[in-house]
Amino acid sequence: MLRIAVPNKGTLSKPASDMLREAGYRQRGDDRDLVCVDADNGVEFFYLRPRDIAVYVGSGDLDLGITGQDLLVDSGAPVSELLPLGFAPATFRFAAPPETVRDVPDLAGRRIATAYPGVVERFLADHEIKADVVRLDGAVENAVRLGVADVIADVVATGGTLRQAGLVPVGEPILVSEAVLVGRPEGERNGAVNQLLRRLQGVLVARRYVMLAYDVRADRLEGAVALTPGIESPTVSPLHREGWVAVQAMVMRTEVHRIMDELYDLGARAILVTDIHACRL
Ligand SMILES: Nc1ncnc2c1ncn2[C@@H]1O[C@H](COP(=O)(O)OP(=O)(O)OP(=O)(O)O)[C@@H](O)[C@H]1O
Ligand SMILES: O=P(O)(O)OC[C@H]1O[C@H](OP(=O)(O)OP(=O)(O)O)[C@H](O)[C@@H]1O
Ligand SMILES: [Mg+2]
Repeated sequence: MLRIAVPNKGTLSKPASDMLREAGYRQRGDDRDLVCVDADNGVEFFYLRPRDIAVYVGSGDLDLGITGQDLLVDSGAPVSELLPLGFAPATFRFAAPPETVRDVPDLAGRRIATAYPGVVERFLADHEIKADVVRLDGAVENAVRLGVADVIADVVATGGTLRQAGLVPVGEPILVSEAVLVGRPEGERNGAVNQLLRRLQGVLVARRYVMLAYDVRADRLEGAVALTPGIESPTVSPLHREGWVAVQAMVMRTEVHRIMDELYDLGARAILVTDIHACRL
């Protein structure tokens, strides 16, 4: 059986389980369950702290896992990213009170509070900066106010927590992160692993694309197809009405309204959009 680690709590937990459910896997019914067996698909899910997931996968005790790229870097575990999953986007950055630490070289000699010492120490080593890393568990934005540190390094999503703590970012983001599927670098890509990858890729495509259908005069077809080239090629079928065709193509969800307006201007009619629930490309 394939053994997969899924975040048990926190930001990654619900979107990870939702995505697996959308991909057709059974997920736990109770937030306190720590294991869920999906016998039909030959998969066993283990619910673990996202921070620990790369460690279990790196040691070979579990085959695959879902975690954050920043947590992965922090762990230093020997695992590979197999697929970015498109949720839990965040940056990881330094922040300090305004006008105190202006840029990265100013970090030298400072006390930096963080729950991600691995990420911070690697950054400091790469930039040949000597500073003291103060390892905290969370709520690190408070560390400056309380006098424990001069600077923090933490996850920034909306930036709301930084603003409320009266801190401003220092320098560019240290890294950009999202949820990822991880596995061992030398891990076997057997049937079950490839099936999971195809299913998750199917969910990503189903979320990013919609199906667009419309009717257009045959003499306008080339212009319409240029707007909706699809992924492979659009489907074109004859209509009963002489001189008209029906077209079907996948388009990016974020582009669909612009494309519909342009198709309408081109003379297309009966332009319909439908969601894709699942797919294998
Ligand atoms: N607003 C956010 N807050 C925290 N983590 C976030 C946020 N947005 C995305 N993430 C990502 O989620 C992962 C952190 O998840 P984790 O469960 O460890 O922390 P958490 O959601 O803050 O939970 P906890 O309550 O344990 O602090 C990281 O990969 C991080 O980049
Ligand atoms: O940019 P924002 O949208 O404000 O989100 C980022 C904040 O959210 C997380 O904190 P969390 O609520 O998980 O508390 P914690 O520090 O105790 O982990 C993270 O550690 C930041 O503090
Ligand atoms: Mg947190």
